[in-house]
Amino acid sequence: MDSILVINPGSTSTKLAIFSNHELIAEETIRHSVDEIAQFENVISQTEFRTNLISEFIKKHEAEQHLVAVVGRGGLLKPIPGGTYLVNEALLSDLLAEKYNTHASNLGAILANEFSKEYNIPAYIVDPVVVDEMEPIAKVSGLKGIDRRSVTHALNQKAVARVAAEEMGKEYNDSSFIVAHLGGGISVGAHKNGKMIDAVNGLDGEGPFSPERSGELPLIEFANLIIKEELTLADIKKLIAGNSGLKSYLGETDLREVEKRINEGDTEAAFYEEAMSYQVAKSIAEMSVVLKGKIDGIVLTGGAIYSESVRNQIISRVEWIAPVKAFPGEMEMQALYEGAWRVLSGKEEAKDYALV
Ligand SMILES: Nc1ncnc2c1ncn2[C@@H]1O[C@H](COP(=O)(O)OP(=O)(O)O)[C@@H](O)[C@H]1O
Ligand SMILES: CCCC(=O)OP(=O)(O)O
Repeated sequence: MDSILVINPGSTSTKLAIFSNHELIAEETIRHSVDEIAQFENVISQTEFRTNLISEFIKKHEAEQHLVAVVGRGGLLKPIPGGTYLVNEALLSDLLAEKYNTHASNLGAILANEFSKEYNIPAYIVDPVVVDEMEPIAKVSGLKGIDRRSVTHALNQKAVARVAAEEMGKEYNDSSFIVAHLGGGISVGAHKNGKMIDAVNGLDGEGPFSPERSGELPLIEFANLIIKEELTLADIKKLIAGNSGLKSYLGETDLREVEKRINEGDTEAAFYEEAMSYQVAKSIAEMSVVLKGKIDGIVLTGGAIYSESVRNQIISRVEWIAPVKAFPGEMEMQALYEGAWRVLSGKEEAKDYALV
C-alpha cells in the first residue's frame, strides 16, 4: 500500500492526513491554543514541537513502512506560479531565513523535509500561499516603491472554487468567483477564468481583521503606536499577524470559545464577532468591483465558516451581489495529495523553485 503523508501547518492548527490510492486513510486536526503557540520565540522554532506530533500520528496509523512521498503546505516564498514544487535547498533556504516574512505555512516544506530525510522519500509543496496571478493594476499600492503582493489561502481558494463551479455545471477556467477564506488569517480573492486576478492579502495588513490579525489599520494612528512603543519590524509583524484581531479584543483566537462566551451573554464578544463578519463582507463587495459585477458565485470557506452566525452575518450583507455557497473548513488536504499524486503518477513534472 503506497501512502502519501500530507502536512498542513496553520497558524492555529496542524492538519495531518494519509492518503493511499486516492483514499483518505487517516486524518487529524490538532488545534494549538494561544498559550501553546506563545511558548515559541518564532514560527521556525515550532519545528520540533510539530515534528513530534506528526511522528506520533504516523506511528498511530502504522504508516512508517508505506510512505512513498510527503507533501506540505507551501509558505512564504518569492511570488511564483501555481503548481507542485520539489522541496529543495533553494526553497528551504528562503523559508529558514524567513526571507519573505514569517507564517506557519513556512513550516510545511520544513516539516515535509524532516520526514523526507527520515523515510528517504521525496517532499513536495503545492500552490503555496504566494501564488501570484494578480493583474498589474491590482499590484499598485498608492506609494511608489511599494507594491501590493498576493498572500492568500491560494490552495484552498482554488480547490473550493473548482467544486463550486462544478456544482453549478460550470468550468473554473471559464467562470468568475469571489472566494473568502476565514482561517486564522482571512484572504479574499477575485477569480476570473481560472486565475486569481486580485486578492486581499491575508497576512500583511490588508482587508478584514481575523481571529489573530489586524487587517487594514488607520496608518497615522499605527505609525504613532510604532514610535511610542519603539516597535521593531519583528514586533510589528508579530503584532499585526499574531496578536491583533479577535485576540486583541477578546484574548481568544478560537471562534468556538468566542461563541461559548456569546451564548453565555457576552455582548462584547458578539460585537467583535459581528465586526469581523462586517469587514469580510466589505472585502467581498470590493472584489465585486474588480469583476465588474459579473460574478457566478461567492464562496465562503475556512474554519470560521463552521460558525452559523459568522456565515449568516456575511451572507446577509453580500447575497444581493451573487449566489453564495459555503464550504466550511477546507479542501486543502485533498488538494495537496492530488498535487503530489500528479507528479508521482507522471501526469505533471515537479517545478524547481530555483528555476522559476
Ligand atoms: N466548528 C467550528 N465552529 C466555529 N469555528 C471554528 C470551528 N472550527 C474551527 N473554527 C475556527 O476557525 C478558525 C481557524 O480556521 P482554520 O481554517 O482551521 O485555521 P488555520 O488558519 O489554522 O488553518 C479559528 O478561529 C477556529 O476557532
Ligand atoms: C494568507 C496566508 C495564509 C494564512 O493566513 O493562513 P492561516 O489562516 O492558516 O494563518
